[in-house]
Amino acid sequence: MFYTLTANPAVDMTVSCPPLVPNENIRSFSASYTANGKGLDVSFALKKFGVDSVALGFFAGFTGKYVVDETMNMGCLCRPVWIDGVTRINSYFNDGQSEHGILNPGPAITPQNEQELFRILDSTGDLDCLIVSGSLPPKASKDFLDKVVAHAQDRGADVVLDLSSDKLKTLCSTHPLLIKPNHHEMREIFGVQIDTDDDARRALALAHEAGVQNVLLTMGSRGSAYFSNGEDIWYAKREFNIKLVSSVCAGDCTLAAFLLKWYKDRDNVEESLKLAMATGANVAESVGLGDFGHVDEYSKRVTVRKLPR
Ligand SMILES: O=P(O)(O)OC[C@@]1(O)O[C@H](CO)[C@@H](O)[C@@H]1O
Repeated sequence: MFYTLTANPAVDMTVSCPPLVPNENIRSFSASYTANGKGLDVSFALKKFGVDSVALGFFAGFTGKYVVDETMNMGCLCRPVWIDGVTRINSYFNDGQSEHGILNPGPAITPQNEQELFRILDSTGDLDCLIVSGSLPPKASKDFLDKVVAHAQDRGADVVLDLSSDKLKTLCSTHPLLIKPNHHEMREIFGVQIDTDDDARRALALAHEAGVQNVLLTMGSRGSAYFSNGEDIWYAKREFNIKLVSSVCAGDCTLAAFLLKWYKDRDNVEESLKLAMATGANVAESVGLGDFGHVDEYSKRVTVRKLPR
């Protein structure tokens, strides 16, 4: 069973509006409020593909209750740790030209909250793979993520990391099964600006040297991605344009779709990348996750090539 951990979930408020004007109020065209957070998005996307997972995380207040209720309404399993405060609301604005995001810090966690999460991890009987995604809440212990990884690995589980923090670099030495940085994160962590295949080769090699088994490197709005298993590197590109509505959950759903195929069949990189790119593209065409209605069609319009060794 896949488990996802979202230490800092959110209600996403996605607003479509005219251009922002300094010192003036503007009226938006529409706003929607969705239960989100990076690991939760992975659970939701897996569910849309018919695969169950268990969503773990820290939740608080009326927004936390909303996120947990929505998670269960979607048919996802959820084992929340309830904490004090209010789960954050993140705001995303699309003014027709640009996307703007304001991400809040979220409610603080305590050492007791962390212990409760570790107890949940230790009591899982069916944990095959833990996907740890997103930022950490305020006051998280410095070694919180090290401990999360250790608890999962003690149970014999694989660990997948999609972390925005620089902690990713130190966690590479725990030999995670897969990491999913985007090109900005890769530059921040390994110091390589990725514009060419050779840049990607250098960055991916550094990740493997640091201890990572596999890397899915997404290139954001360029509509491409690299995957490396330490021996070979594949490059995937979507050969179609999309009408961007909100790119916010696209990366999480790209990861979910990739794992869905690749986790059980590690030789099937090409098809896994096609499904991943198609899913990410389709998600960016709607608010939240959308209905995945074009995923099959888009999969046929993604090209994948293996880079020469
Ligand atoms: O602050 P984090 O945890 O890095 O990111 C949070 C977040 O931006 O990630 C999701 C999209 O990936 C959104 O649903 C959510 O608001």
